[in-house]
Amino acid sequence: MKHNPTPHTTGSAGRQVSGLHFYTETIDAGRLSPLAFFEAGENEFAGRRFYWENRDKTLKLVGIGHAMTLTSDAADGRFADVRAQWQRLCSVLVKEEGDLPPVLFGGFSFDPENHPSDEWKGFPPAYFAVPQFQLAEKGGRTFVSINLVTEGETAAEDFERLRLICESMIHEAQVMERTPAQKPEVSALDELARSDYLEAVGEVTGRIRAGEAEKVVIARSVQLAFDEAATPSSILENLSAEQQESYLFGLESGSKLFFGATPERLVEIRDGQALTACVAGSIRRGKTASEDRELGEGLLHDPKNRSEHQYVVSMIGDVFRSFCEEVRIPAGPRLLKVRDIQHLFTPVEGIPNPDKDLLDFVEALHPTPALGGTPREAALPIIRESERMDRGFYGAPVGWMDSEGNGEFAVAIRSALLEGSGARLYAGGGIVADSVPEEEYEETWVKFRPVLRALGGKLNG
Ligand SMILES: C=C(O[C@H]1C=CC=C(C(=O)O)[C@@H]1O)C(=O)O
Ligand SMILES: [Mg+2]
Repeated sequence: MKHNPTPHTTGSAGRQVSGLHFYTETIDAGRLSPLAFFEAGENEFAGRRFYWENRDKTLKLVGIGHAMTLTSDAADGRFADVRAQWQRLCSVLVKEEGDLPPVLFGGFSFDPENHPSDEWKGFPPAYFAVPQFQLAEKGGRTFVSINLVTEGETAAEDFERLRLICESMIHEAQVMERTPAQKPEVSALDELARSDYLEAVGEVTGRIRAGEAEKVVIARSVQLAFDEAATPSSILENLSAEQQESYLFGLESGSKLFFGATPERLVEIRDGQALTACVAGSIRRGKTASEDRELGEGLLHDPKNRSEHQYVVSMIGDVFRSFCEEVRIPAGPRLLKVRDIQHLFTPVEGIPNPDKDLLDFVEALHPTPALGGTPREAALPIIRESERMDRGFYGAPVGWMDSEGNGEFAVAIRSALLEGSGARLYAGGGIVADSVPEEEYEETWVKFRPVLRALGGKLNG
């Protein structure tokens, strides 16, 4: 709905209300490729873009530019910080009939107390933004909104300027000749601290057998070098084509793109429903349909993987039983098969208590035992001592929420941090008493596959 916002100079009581204003305006952009729109933002807005596909591909979101950036460096209060900043913005939102609710997109780091490197510079403990231009593709239709946050009194002129930029990006997205997404030429793959990882898994298994914890997720990273710089829109295009059953996310900051294809929902709040998923316990896909079926059946009946999975169901079930009414949890897991891997999977649903919002669920759930361990307070220190890497945003919540309380966060696994002509890939696995280091190592290779393939890497087997 096109409107010429005139800044509110008098509040309902007729008193002067100056300060922060938040306007949104939705344009019907007809049919538009979200990835083409993302690419159209390359020149002006590289480093300030976001890309999202939900798991069943009923929603794609693109954020171009930052109307406002919301960050927090607080180790403990980061979730409350983001909520307070977002609520303050939404309290001054001007949205008219026909305008879509503006979104806030971004993510959290896995562990603000474990930041041993500057690998993740530009990704603070909480990193969110209101997109200046927001594309949403849902129900087969594409909408583009312009969001404007301003303290000034020039909203009308600002909007005029933004409309022209938006119009040219829509035009470019519709008419540009898009070359088929090229994959980078990989010149090297470096397994960082491979022996340290194997040693750590052995050590942690011993500490679990000694009763220090019941489960601890240990991860590792590998570094890819390319002949030349890779372009974010091409990588996301590859991933979108190759990973049809996973969430897709891409979050830029400065010269970095954090991206991935994850099967793991953390939590969605949609029309008064809270939905999450327990995803833990893994095995590779078979080379034939019958081998695939055998491997899946074996996973469903494997004691080690079932125990790995049950820790996640217990914890998430506890959170949902205390945050929701009418909690629904199936009696046992089923298989979740995505392109490169199959998991034990238990969906959990409930009706949120009125005093619980999306960030309450994110804060309570993160990290689930699928990425941290059980008990959490024992597992996190063991991860800090044992992992030779900086998880940054790997394994943490990434997603979006809108001004009406709806939104969705996924767990940022099957992911990588791309910068120029290099990328760092992250993968881990749940370690329990009867874990075997070599088997966990092989499992991480299966988990590297989605991003390794999208980055042009060689896949073993
Ligand atoms: C820690 C990862 O996967 C988690 C999610 C699904 C299955 C898992 C597993 O079987 O170990 C992990 O808990 C990762 O992909 O890096
Ligand atoms: Mg596992």
